[in-house]
Amino acid sequence: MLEGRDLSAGFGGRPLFSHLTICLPPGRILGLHGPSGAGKTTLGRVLAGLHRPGAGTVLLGGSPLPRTGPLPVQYLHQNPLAAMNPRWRIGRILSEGGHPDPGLQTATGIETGWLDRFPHELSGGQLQRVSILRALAAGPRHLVADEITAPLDPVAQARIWHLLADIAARDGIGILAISHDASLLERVAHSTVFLAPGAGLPGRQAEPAAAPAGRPLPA
Ligand SMILES: Nc1ncnc2c1ncn2[C@@H]1O[C@H](COP(=O)(O)OP(=O)(O)OP(=O)(O)O)[C@@H](O)[C@H]1O
Repeated sequence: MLEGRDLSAGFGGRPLFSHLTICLPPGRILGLHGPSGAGKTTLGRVLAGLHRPGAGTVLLGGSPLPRTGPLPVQYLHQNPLAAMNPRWRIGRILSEGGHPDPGLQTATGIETGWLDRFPHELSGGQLQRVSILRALAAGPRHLVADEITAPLDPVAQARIWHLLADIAARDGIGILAISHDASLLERVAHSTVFLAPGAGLPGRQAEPAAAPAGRPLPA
């Protein structure tokens, strides 16, 4: 279980949210929804250990996130190109955080022919698969998927979310799916929380409210 307890975070001494508690169970997809600027990305980065909260703690299995070694909570960027060295071929990018299991490479649909290409020579959906496999090679317990299918067409979107649903169910990896698209989260997430602007700040909503459980992915 990944838990953010009593979290406050923001920039330049100005919190975006405060006193926020969120739990991400293993093997489940939790949606995080909210308007632009509410702090969804910031919360996702806090949970991944990439942004230090102003207050509160992030616990994985009851212990603080490790300060060294591969990150057990891997953050997937909306734009995978921004998180890849453009001068490296895909094969080198994939082995950055560990050596991907060949079974996982098959499961993520990554073709051997892609390994010699540079990032700009793959489509957005293909790049996102590479990004997912690279994250899985680090052996994470959780993934934070931040708007990862926003730029993709519906078919590519569905493929990625079927893949992530399989990974969650098979490997027990808990996934935080961040999206401004409530209908997408209804389809892909087991449940969704809403992050209101200024959540927990004086005079604002105390913490995100749980929304009804999401519907299953279409076959
Ligand atoms: N490094 C930074 N320095 C200063 N302000 C920042 C920084 N990163 C984000 N912000 C600001 O924090 C606020 C919340 O940003 P964040 O990306 O977390 O929101 P979001 O809910 O994910 O928004 P969106 O849905 O548009 O991606 C925004 O006003 C943004 O400009």
